[in-house]
Amino acid sequence: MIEARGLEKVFKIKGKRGSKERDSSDPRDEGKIFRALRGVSFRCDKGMVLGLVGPNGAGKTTTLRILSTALTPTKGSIIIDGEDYSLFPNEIRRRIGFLSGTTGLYPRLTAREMVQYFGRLHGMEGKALNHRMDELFERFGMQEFVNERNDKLSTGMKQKVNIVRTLIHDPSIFIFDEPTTGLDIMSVTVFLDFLTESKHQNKTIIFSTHSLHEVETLCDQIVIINRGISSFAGTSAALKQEMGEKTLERAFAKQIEQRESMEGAA
Ligand SMILES: Nc1ncnc2c1ncn2[C@@H]1O[C@H](COP(=O)(O)OP(=O)(O)OP(=O)(O)O)[C@@H](O)[C@H]1O
Repeated sequence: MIEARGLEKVFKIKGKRGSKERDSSDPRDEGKIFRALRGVSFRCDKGMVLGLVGPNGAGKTTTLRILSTALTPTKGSIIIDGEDYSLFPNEIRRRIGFLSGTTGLYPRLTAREMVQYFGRLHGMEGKALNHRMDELFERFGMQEFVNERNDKLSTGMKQKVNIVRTLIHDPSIFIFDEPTTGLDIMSVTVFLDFLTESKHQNKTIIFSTHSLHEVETLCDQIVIINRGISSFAGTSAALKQEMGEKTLERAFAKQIEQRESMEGAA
């Protein structure tokens, strides 16, 4: 079980030389800080798939980076299996598989060497590591290119290497930032089937996506993040019912609009 309680994240805005300089007309900018998260709470139990959805820049990646321990929240906490994860971060890192949208692959390593490297970082060796790699390479249809250098791979191939790198140590908690980006239709199906199977193996799965199809077919829970706030947590059926809409697309759009007009009025 993983629970986010009242997460807030404030970024310091860098000056001209920084890459993240912002437009000062942005209503969320407060002087030299930017409040990327202003209250994000949700809970994902074992054997559950939770989908994080929301507009661009809403705070999904920031939330996932906090869950994965890559970022420290300014306020709030993460509870894993009843304990605050800041008390045992190394143990938590072993339990988590984090797929970041920005992780690069070492260009001169082959896909196989790259995955092997991460397996070793997790203390895996010899036959057990080779067996696990071969199992995952076969599962994701990667045999034809595992001995190619990473800089020769297509976007989708690189994404598969990243996915496998994340899963090599058989984590119990999956935290995936837009995992299907760049994957072809067949590979998306393979990946979603893999997540369904993992869910039945009692894994805890949280992923961000812009695909409401993925949400509807796979997720037990949706969390909508908008302007740094979790504005809905529940099933897709509950969201449709609450919004009085038949399709998830319309229910999602209506929820976002309603929240934005409430914020505008406040
Ligand atoms: N290191 C940082 N410094 C300053 N601002 C940041 C930093 N990282 C993220 N932000 C800002 O925080 C906000 C939330 O970003 P985040 O990447 O979490 O959004 P997102 O919901 O994942 O968006 P998308 O769907 O486009 O990937 C954005 O306005 C972004 O510019």
